[in-house]
Amino acid sequence: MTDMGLVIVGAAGRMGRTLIRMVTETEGVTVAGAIEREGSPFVGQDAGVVAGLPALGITITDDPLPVFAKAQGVLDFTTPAATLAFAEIAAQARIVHVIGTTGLSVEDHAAIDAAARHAVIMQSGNMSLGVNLLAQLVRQAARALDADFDIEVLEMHHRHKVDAPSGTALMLGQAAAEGRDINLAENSVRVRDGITGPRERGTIGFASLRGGSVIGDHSVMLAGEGEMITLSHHASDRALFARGAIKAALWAHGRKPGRYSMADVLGFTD
Ligand SMILES: NC(=O)C1=CN([C@@H]2O[C@H](COP(=O)(O)OP(=O)(O)OC[C@H]3O[C@@H](n4cnc5c(N)ncnc54)[C@H](OP(=O)(O)O)[C@@H]3O)[C@@H](O)[C@H]2O)C=CC1
Ligand SMILES: O=C(O)C1=N[C@H](C(=O)O)C[C@H](O)C1
Repeated sequence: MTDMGLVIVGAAGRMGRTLIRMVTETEGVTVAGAIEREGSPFVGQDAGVVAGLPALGITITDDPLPVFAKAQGVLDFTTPAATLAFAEIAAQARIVHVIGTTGLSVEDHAAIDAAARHAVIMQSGNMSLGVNLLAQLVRQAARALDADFDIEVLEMHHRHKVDAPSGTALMLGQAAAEGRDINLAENSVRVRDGITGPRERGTIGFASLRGGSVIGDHSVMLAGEGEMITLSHHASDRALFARGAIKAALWAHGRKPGRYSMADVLGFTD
């Protein structure tokens, strides 16, 4: 069987470079193209060299159309605006779109839902097996414990991260809200500052730390009277996100149009 050709968009970014390295190491997939934004100094450079590998013979370009037309999938860890543009082009080309970009607004999610009527889209705020398992555990714990247990989600990331709370933190908050059978948007406290008053019962709180080179640490605390349960995940290598994205692309190849999650890819049903 021929390899699935994958285009890496945001090829010179932290995740883009990791994806190029991981795709070249993985059986069944090949780098079919590499895209950067118009005006990027990396346009015209070899994707392998930018990723710290020997030359791959794939030149980074800023024109996705002809590259998508010859590929079977796109791995996208860029920005919300870029992801929405790529969703349209991937749908036109009828190729799988794996979206790892975070910081997506409610409107961005609606646009992705619309694209998924015609395209196969896999979107997740975190592609790692560990975090997706953690989300299952958080859902179960939140279901088992009533609102006497306060739920707080804490995340820490490197100093370059531009969105908060992280996509993973929101995913874990969503899992907790589902366990509690409440609407996350109506019950979350995303920022605390000044005289905030006592904690409102039943809410889900978020706290974001930024610093250094931390790849991604997440904890969900369920704090009751005199006891606390903490469920945590620590990422020590971006390759785990890349492995998840490649697995998702292979899983999605040939499926009917729709929006899928990493839980679908991993076979987690609850
Ligand atoms: N779901 C998951 O498992 C994970 C998600 N992420 C998310 O992935 C995203 C990227 O993270 P990271 O790699 O650290 O960020 P980087 O800033 O290192 O990489 C993003 C890359 O995308 C490029 N880019 C921006 N706009 C365009 C465009 N229109 N066309 C092509 N390329 C473009 C940027 O170029 P330039 O710098 O020149 O603007 C940059 O090279 C973030 O949203 C992050 O939260 C990260 C890790 C795991
Ligand atoms: O920006 C990052 O680096 C990461 N972003 C994702 C998020 O927002 O949760 C996933 C991972 O934690 C790394």
